[in-house]
Amino acid sequence: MAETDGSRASAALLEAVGLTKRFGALVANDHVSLAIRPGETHALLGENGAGKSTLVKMLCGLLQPDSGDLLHDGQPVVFPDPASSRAKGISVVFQHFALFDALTVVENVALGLPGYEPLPALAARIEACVHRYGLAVEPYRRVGELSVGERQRVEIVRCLLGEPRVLILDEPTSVLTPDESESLFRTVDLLTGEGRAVLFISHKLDEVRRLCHRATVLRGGKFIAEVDPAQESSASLARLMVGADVPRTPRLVTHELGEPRLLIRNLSIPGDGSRGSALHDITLEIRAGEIVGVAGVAGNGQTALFEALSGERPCADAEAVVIDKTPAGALDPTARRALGAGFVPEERLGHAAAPDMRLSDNVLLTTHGDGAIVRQGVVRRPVLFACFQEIVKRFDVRFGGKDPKARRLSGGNLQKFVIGREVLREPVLLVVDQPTWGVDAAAAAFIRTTLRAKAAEGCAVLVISQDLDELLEFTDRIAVMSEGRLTAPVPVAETSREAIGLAMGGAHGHDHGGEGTHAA
Ligand SMILES: Nc1ncnc2c1ncn2[C@@H]1O[C@H](COP(=O)(O)OP(=O)(O)OP(=O)(O)O)[C@@H](O)[C@H]1O
Repeated sequence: MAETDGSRASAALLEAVGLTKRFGALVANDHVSLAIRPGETHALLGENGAGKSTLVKMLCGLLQPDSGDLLHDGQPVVFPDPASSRAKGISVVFQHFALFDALTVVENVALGLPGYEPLPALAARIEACVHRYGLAVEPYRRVGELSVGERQRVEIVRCLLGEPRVLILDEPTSVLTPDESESLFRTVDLLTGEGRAVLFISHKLDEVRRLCHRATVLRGGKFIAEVDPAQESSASLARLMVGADVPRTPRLVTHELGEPRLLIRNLSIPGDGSRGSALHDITLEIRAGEIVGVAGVAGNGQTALFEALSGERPCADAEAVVIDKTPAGALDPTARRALGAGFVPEERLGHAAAPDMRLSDNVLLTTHGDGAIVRQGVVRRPVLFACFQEIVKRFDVRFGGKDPKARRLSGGNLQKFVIGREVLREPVLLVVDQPTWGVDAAAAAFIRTTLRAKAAEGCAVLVISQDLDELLEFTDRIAVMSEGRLTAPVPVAETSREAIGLAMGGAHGHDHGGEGTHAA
């Protein structure tokens, strides 16, 4: 973990000096400098849209700077493509993994390596790497069967086989359980102990303070400061990022609960034969005014649950999902929306938003059933545009230009847009998968506060999240999903991080307390 060590003042392995990158009129990086030294874990911090991904893309050859220099071991260098940066020992693990589900781990790793290497020899190298860095990866497992944490480890192994000198991790812990995060931190410490450097992008300031030796803070595309995070508080780091104090999610306010808005009764869905567990006998009630969290390691049926609720996977039993007193199990997403339900899927680009459609047209994706926006089959563009502007204003969605394509937005800003689009429809039921994935601290607090306000107005909210701290912070009851089963929800005040963590690991509700469990 982080320690103060004078030797870290050594020459940089990789240095950005005054990098500038423009997208049209928007200056995404404005004379940004960053020095990554051997043996250090270096955090890259900044609120959504601050320019972190743009900088990383220039460091790894995916984007070319308009001006400024890159230095490698003190020497000027140009990375015209990712292969040239990899050749200099710079490797990136992105948030979205590039793995083929149908192939095994070793086959996936082979695809990413230059030249041919017999699979048994490669598997032996993977085993050695896994052993050396404590990574728990089995070379002959099919990737489709792996959890997100395991997939991430496959990506890390793939990078490490190239003996990188700088490993860039883009929000690595946002999809990990607490135990998996701890294990990743141990791996990071081993890597830096060998003199390699890790560039660590995260919105979780507590872990940055524990893990990182140095942090570079960006704001609005500009370099703001390089600090020792151990000497800072989470509040002071957030202040550097935002330029003002960051509000916290208000404490839970108890209020009267109303009618059940969502009833799930003995919902079972057969597996589809590939990734994603089936659902086994899920039962849950959420009443107007409450927020129920579903915790669990990704890949335990959360996607199937989301799809069963949204109508993307309708079931034969109409009574298995009841929305606001109407049996909805057999209805499609549009019909469920017409009952007052809103859905925010995990994957913002490609599922929640169409990447190549303008943001205003993306509003239509979930509002086309709204008579004010589409009347007699005709889109009323002024009303649609006003709705789009309202989302942007209320949810502080920042971007360059007037109405860009969704793919032009930074991850966190697109997330704010997608949440805003659903919340402004005034739903009676909101089902949200990973509400704050990739969202900075201030925006995350805003999203949680908004969801709490919705609940206070009488909406029922179901939040699926791997972020336990988030669920403990703002939900009323928490259930745990494991192998397609859901434990009975327990009031937040009556459970603990440890009990939930245990249930997430597969100890279905044994230590979870509450009114019994539906788990086996
Ligand atoms: N290809 C592009 N075309 C136009 N604008 C872009 C493009 N890529 C990024 N931007 C803009 O550049 C700015 C910086 O985006 P970037 O993705 O670097 O931010 P970030 O700090 O990584 O944010 P987040 O934490 O949300 O991922 C944003 O305003 C974004 O909309």
